Amino acid sequence: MRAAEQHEITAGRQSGADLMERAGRGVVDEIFKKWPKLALSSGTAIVVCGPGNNGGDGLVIARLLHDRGWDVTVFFYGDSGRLPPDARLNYDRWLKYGNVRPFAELKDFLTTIGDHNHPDLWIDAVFGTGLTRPIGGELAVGLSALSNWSSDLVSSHGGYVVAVEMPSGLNSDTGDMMIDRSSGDDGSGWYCDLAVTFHAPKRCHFVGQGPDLIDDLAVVDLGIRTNDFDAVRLVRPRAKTNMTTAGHKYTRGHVLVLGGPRHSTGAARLAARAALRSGAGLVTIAAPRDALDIYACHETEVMLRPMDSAQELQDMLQDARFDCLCLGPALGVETAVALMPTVLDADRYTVIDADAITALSRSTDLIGQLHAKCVLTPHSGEFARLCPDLVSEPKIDAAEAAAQRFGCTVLLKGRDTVIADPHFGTQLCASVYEDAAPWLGTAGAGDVLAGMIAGMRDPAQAAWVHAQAARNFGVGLIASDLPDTIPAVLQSLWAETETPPR
Ligand SMILES: NC(=O)C1=CN([C@@H]2O[C@H](COP(=O)(O)OP(=O)(O)OC[C@H]3O[C@@H](n4cnc5c(N)ncnc54)[C@H](O)[C@@H]3O)[C@@H](O)[C@H]2O)[C@@H](O)CC1
Ligand SMILES: [K+]
Repeated sequence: MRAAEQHEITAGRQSGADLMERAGRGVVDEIFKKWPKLALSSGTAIVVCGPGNNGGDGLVIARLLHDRGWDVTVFFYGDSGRLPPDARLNYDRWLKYGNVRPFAELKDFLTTIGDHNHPDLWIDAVFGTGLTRPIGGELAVGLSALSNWSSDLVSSHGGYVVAVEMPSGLNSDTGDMMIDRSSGDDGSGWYCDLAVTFHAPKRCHFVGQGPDLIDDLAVVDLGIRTNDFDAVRLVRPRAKTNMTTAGHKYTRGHVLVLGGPRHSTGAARLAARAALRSGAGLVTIAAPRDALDIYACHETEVMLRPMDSAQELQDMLQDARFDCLCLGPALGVETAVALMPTVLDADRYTVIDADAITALSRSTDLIGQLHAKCVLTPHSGEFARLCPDLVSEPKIDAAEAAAQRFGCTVLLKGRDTVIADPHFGTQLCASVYEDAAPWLGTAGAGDVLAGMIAGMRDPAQAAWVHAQAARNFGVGLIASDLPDTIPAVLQSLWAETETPPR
């Protein structure tokens, strides 16, 4: 972001002061957009400003609210003599309107606010993207007091907490709160009703503690004409199809799902149905002979093949029309260990999920066989077994490092699913804010996703459609609802972009 701002300033299109003015104005506009009743009369606001440009934004907000007749109290943490130039400019401008109270007075000030003069808004403009070290000392104590008090404000009086960029203390890259625990704060972070960020969302808005601390997110366009500096690339849904009017079922791909034993057939069946619903022309489940009757009872469109050994699988794969393999869901780890050398040797598009990931984590030989057409789809527990040295890394970095290490796509699941492709970069599919779908955390949802990736051959799009299908269904969803919810999502994408299959 700083680079984006510098780019804009260097190109002479906007000064730093212009950008700060737009940022502050954008926050005020977003506040009144979200809570129109606040625009109807003049309220009271506390603006807490820090020692950098985030504080400068706060001072712009204070002035603009004051211009609208609001009663504004500004607290300031830091040394005004060391403010960066644009923040200093706005500090001096604010002094023509009101005074600035030292941050050290904040805690006592909070105790003096009675039930009848509580503020309608408090603005957190202490730290933004420039936080470089954990917050400690009087700052942590003061911010904790403010946080406790503002939660009371929200619950008892209906006021609102607005964070400029992000709640202060949140590391903009990792989404972790940077609080020095020796200050006595538990590090759980400071909540806001609305975070207003600039130009583009930052990673912290989607990963780590960010979505737990931010109730709603707004992005203000600062008129910066570049996307090169976006901190995070969100998956953009698009109407993608492997269907052409000249094609037939084989041109749409034949997915071979490796199915589990008699007592655990459901996971492979979910994956198989999802692959068909997401665009595969044909889907076959290869499974132990003694389990085929169970598969047969449940499946109509999915074909079945007996497969009790790696040799049988190898024979089957002589047929080049099996252009995609999907394995792992309830396969059994030992079976996965036995089959994976053949699977990887086949050099097909291969979705490796669940037990197959656990099998990988037990064998460096198998890891050495991974190739560029593999897609690994671990959840956090499987990832920890696969890459124990990366678990302490921020999620996006960890997925990227694993993708580089294995030379293939790694889709690290969660509310914030990261899709790291060593060649095409990293995308994030975050089910947060208005895109939240917490009911997607249900048994078998991952099996469906594995099948969708096999059907679509595009892990990022599959992740988005998977989440959207869950959103469309709503609460009460179970995994077997998902495959049949996929068509409506795909159809709406085609309708939106007006690109039917050709
Ligand atoms: N870069 C841009 O394009 C724009 C940035 N703007 C604002 O500028 C912000 C970034 O400004 P800055 O880079 O000045 O960063 P911040 O304002 O986030 O904070 C930097 C200051 O905090 C101090 N600091 C860092 N960690 C600390 C700690 N643990 N305890 C005490 N002090 C600490 C630093 O020494 C520095 O003085 C953005 O978040 C945004 O609010 C906006 O004005 C709009 C344009
Ligand atoms: K902030």
